[in-house]
Amino acid sequence: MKEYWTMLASLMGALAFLQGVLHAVFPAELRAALARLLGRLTRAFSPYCYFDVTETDGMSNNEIYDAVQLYLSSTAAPASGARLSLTRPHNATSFTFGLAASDRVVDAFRGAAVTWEHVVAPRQSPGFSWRPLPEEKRRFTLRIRRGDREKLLPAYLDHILATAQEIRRRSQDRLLYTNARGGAMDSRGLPWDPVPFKHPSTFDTLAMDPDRKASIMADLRDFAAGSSFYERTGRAWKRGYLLYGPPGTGKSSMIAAMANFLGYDVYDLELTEVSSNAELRKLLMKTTSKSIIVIEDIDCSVDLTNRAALPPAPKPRPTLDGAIDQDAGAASGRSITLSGLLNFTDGLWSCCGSERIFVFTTNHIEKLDPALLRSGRMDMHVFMSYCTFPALKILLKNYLCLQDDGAEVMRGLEEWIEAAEITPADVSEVLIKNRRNGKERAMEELLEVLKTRAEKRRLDGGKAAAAAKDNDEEEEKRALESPKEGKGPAGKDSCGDGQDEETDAKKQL
Ligand SMILES: Nc1ncnc2c1ncn2[C@@H]1O[C@H](COP(=O)(O)OP(=O)(O)OP(=O)(O)O)[C@@H](O)[C@H]1O
Ligand SMILES: [Mg+2]
Repeated sequence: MKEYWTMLASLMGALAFLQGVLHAVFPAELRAALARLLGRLTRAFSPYCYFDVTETDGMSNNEIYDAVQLYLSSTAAPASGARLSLTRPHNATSFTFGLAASDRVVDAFRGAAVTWEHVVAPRQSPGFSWRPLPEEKRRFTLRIRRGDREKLLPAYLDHILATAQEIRRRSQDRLLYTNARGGAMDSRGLPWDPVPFKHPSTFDTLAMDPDRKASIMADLRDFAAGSSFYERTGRAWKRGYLLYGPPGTGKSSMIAAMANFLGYDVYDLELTEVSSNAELRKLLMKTTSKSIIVIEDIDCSVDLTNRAALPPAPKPRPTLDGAIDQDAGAASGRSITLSGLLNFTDGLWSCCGSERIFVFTTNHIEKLDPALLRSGRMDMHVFMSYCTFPALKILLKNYLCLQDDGAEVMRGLEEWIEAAEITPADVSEVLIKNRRNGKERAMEELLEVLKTRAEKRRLDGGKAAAAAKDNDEEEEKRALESPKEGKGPAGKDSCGDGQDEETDAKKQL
């Protein structure tokens, strides 16, 4: 060991001496040329190849440099002892880490290891420039094995650019778009108005059965990571959710939680502001990928007439720019139709972007046309129910920071919660009202509310049952008097596309 250190010390001494001699004997230009030659020789016999990604590309910033910086800050593992710089871009919500000067990180792609080095050198002679140049020249140098070159390039660079774009998107604020301007466009020709979307609802705060919640989260996760799955199976990369249930059960909160979970923007489509199917299509075309397109209260937004019941559509007429206006009927005073809406979610136009989730909400699923519900349009039907005991526990944890305390009252709440048929919104209201009175008081108050509601329901149920019995007897009597006036099977007309049956592919939650 001692010999090793002695040898290393003599070698360093020799190098310092050689450097001194070089410095004394050769002029600076010659030294630089020698260094370049030495560098070229080393590279010629090296098993690696090197790629420089400079910060500026002539006059403009090099987009790849920024992307590499962002990518390395989040994915690659810094070599031990590497120094990271910490930044937060303007308007961003998260911090990013960057490689400091002359440090290295190791990354892997398709089983091959690569090394990145951040090289910062002082700019020698700035020369003339129209814009101020930074005093330092920065670049990333990528080192990969020669044998891996075919495998890595350009796929690795594509991967870096895509990842950087994703990081950028995630670090920006979410946006909520509305089409409240009717069909009018803004100065950039966009029909959507964006506002920052800062809804605090998350899957953690959402009160619902934990198993159903986990299953929705898994479905969303699979969807977001499903690029290759959708490509392989030839399906458009989109998914439909129908959230249904009584008011105040968390349908809108669920949409916000989905957007926060996936980091998607939300397009809140106000159907009553849309005057024709063509306009609906235009709105769809102006949505971006990675977004959730929401139509709330779909049953009462517009009168979605059944396709079979509509008069025959007028012949499509070519417009001046050669496009075909297939909605001449809609333009002539009639607003959007069910078929227009179905095309919006399912037709060819719905695929002119990717990675989009359609969410419809309704308080009355029974009022919807079966065509709207079939698989491929609304893949997941999620019933947002009255507050269950597991959901109640989430609310108590959120509002009262309650864990397992108050066992006695808890048992009471568990006993009465189902019978009370109370919405999470109403439970939240009771808890908010009592939040300054202490946990025990709030829970006792809630128990009282549950008991009162359950009792009222019992009494109302008794009255309703008696009324229904009278009604049935009346009907029976009428049917006996006129036996030919029989009714067909219950339910609405189907739209006649033969696909109204819910298939196994659709999940019912
Ligand atoms: N499942 C839930 N978990 C947590 N909070 C909820 C839940 N449901 C309702 N709330 C609370 O009640 C408020 C109203 O809920 P939300 O607007 O999500 O209900 P909704 O089902 O969309 O009602 P509507 O059918 O009237 O649109 C929310 O702001 C939230 O505070
Ligand atoms: Mg709502």
